[in-house]
Amino acid sequence: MEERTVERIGIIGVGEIGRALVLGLYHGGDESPQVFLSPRGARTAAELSSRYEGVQVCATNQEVVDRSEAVLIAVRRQDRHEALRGLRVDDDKLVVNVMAGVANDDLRRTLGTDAPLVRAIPLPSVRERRSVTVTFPSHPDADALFARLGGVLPVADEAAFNVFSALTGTLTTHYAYLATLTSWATAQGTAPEDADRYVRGLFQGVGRALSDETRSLHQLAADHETPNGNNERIRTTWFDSPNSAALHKALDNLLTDLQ
Ligand SMILES: NC(=O)C1=CN([C@@H]2O[C@H](COP(=O)(O)OP(=O)(O)OC[C@H]3O[C@@H](n4cnc5c(N)ncnc54)[C@H](OP(=O)(O)O)[C@@H]3O)[C@@H](O)[C@H]2O)C=CC1
Repeated sequence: MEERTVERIGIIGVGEIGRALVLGLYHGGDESPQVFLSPRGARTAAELSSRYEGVQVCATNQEVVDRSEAVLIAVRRQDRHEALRGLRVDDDKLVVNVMAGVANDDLRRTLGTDAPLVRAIPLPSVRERRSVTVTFPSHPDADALFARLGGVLPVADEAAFNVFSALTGTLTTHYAYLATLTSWATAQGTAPEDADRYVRGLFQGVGRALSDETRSLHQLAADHETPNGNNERIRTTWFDSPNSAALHKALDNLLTDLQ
């Protein structure tokens, strides 16, 4: 199948991720594509349409489908039936399903269409075109769209897709871990703003180190660790085998539910 640049994109569900997708599409002053938004999430939709000339808010979800070549479904999983049931989606449209935990079979039953359906996991950093988006199945137009938003990682089957989906479930734990570090420092008498500033700086450095892809993650850990030093001590006394096994177990359980 030949890749084409999708010029008319619809988004049903204009919340956190819907907004991030629109910002990403216009990042860097791009003037295209045209974007058609569903009416719900009215405040965000109005903000986006006043900010970008190419963004229009539609009167109904059906109008979003009718005016678009590709439709991104970004409502919460529990809202999908209310948002989508009864929509007419012609077979020449491309549907991109960004809902976590909703398989393509499930979505196809709800939409009753033979149009190509692609699952995708865009992250909020698509807004700066910095998210590598996992897709399944690979479709040239969807892959080109996400390549433009920071990168695309098409995977071979839905089982592999679910593994990546489980990984994204660890993000807020990471923030909570950083918040726990600052709470601990505050409990020791450090001013909260000093603890907050310091922890942010510490882990912004980690973020920068991660962009060096010539070093493996194990190598990065080793490079930051002095033998018998403080880092080794916390890693081996806190992130020890039982703790690591508990993380594996939590991911296993999440993966089972995603399947
Ligand atoms: N947030 C993220 O980082 C990511 C989220 N996702 C997935 O994207 C989906 C949306 O998540 P998120 O953006 O965080 O959720 P939000 O709650 O921020 O946004 C969901 C939006 O859907 C709207 N909505 C609800 N019902 C309808 C309807 N019938 N028709 C049209 N729009 C409707 C809501 O409108 P209203 O405000 O009026 O209720 C709201 O604006 C989820 O399925 C999630 O799994 C995927 C990847 C990343």
